[in-house]
Amino acid sequence: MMPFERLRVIDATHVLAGPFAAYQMAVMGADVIKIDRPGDPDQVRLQGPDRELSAAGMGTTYLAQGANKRSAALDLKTAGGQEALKALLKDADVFIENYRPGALAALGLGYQDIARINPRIVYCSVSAFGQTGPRGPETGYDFVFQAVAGLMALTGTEESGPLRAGAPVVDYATGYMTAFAITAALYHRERTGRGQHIDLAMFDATLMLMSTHVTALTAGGKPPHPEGNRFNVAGVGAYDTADGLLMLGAANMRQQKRLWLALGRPDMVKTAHADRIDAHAEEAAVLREAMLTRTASDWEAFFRHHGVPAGKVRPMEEALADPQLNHRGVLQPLPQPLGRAGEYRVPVAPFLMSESNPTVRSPPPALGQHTREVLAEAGIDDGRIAALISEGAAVQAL
Ligand SMILES: CC(C)(COP(=O)(O)OP(=O)(O)OC[C@H]1O[C@@H](n2cnc3c(N)ncnc32)[C@H](O)[C@@H]1OP(=O)(O)O)[C@@H](O)C(=O)NCCC(=O)NCCSC(=O)C(=O)O
Repeated sequence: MMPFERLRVIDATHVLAGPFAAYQMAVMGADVIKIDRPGDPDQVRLQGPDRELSAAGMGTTYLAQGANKRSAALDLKTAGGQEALKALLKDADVFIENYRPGALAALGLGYQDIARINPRIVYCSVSAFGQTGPRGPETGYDFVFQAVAGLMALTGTEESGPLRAGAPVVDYATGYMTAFAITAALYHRERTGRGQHIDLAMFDATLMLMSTHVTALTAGGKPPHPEGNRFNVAGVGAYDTADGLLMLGAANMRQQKRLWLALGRPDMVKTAHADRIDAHAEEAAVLREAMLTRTASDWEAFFRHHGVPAGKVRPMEEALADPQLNHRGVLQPLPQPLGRAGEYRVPVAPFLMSESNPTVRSPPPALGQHTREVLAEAGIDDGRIAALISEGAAVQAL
């Protein structure tokens, strides 16, 4: 049995963070129904390098987080769409939304409205800065939070100036935090019988990702600055080798001792961390010269043998070919969309579970693929479903 089996999640989220939270619940067995907006698809359905997929609403960005879900297309601006959503929420366990604070309440679909018809529901609102407060009304994306929370100011070098992380780390981390908050609320409901409202802010999520830098400032008085690939000790950092960059990770005192002994330089071993900081320039000069004498792969093998963490700086193609990924099955196959031959692979979850391993079971649905099916399951009779479709409140894909 999967952990979230028979748990019904109504996922009225769009873009990345909210849908990724619902995806994580779906790979753990939840029955997730994505509420799509007829005529104005979730922007990620249109995103990615493959134009044919994007034009069909199956863009590669959507393919990363759409598996195991069903899609019901409802126009929530209509009375019929609101009626249909309420019918779905009446018996649901979880509702997730990430629209501008107040947008759903204005349609009679806020927490108070829904708690009246289903007091056991866990209603989770993901927003930019929170539901209330001076910045509550604002909207935002990953890159905006990387900017305003100070994450960009940590990334890059003094020369490059602030840089955005190459992947939308705030979105995906927010997705995980959201799934955790929902899981905690479900556990609370198990014990009390009561649902609740979760108010999760992406600005706050970004600060969670920088916790060590926050305490470096608030407890240590050290304002962060862009660090690039350079750390405060030379045994940690990126070095050129004979054929590319190597990230060396002799972070603790035991590892720095192994590093210098392996390189035949017992004279460089330090006994106090502070001495390593003071000797940064001298140690870095020795390492720069030494690292040029072998290839990055040779160094990986060498340091593995000597118990020092190190890894070649690789492009994604090389990372995905790593046999370790196959061994663990973190990327699972799904059929190519639009009837294309073959399969693509999608990241599922970073953990294996001995009783209930996360899995993808069904491919990402087309917009409105399951509208009739899920409305019927919610107890709406065929005649009413037909009326909702004919008035445009609901759309069933062909
Ligand atoms: C993502 C957004 C910036 C998108 O902003 P906007 O395009 O301006 O949309 P808004 O949320 O402001 O408003 C959405 C409007 O759509 C309406 N709405 C929503 N769903 C429906 C359906 N199904 N039918 C009809 N209408 C609908 C809703 O009532 C609002 O109406 P009106 O009230 O009439 O306007 C924002 O939603 C936001 O800040 N969300 C919270 C933070 C977040 O999740 N950010 C994205 C993470 S992903 C990311 O960062 C990344 O990819 O990078």
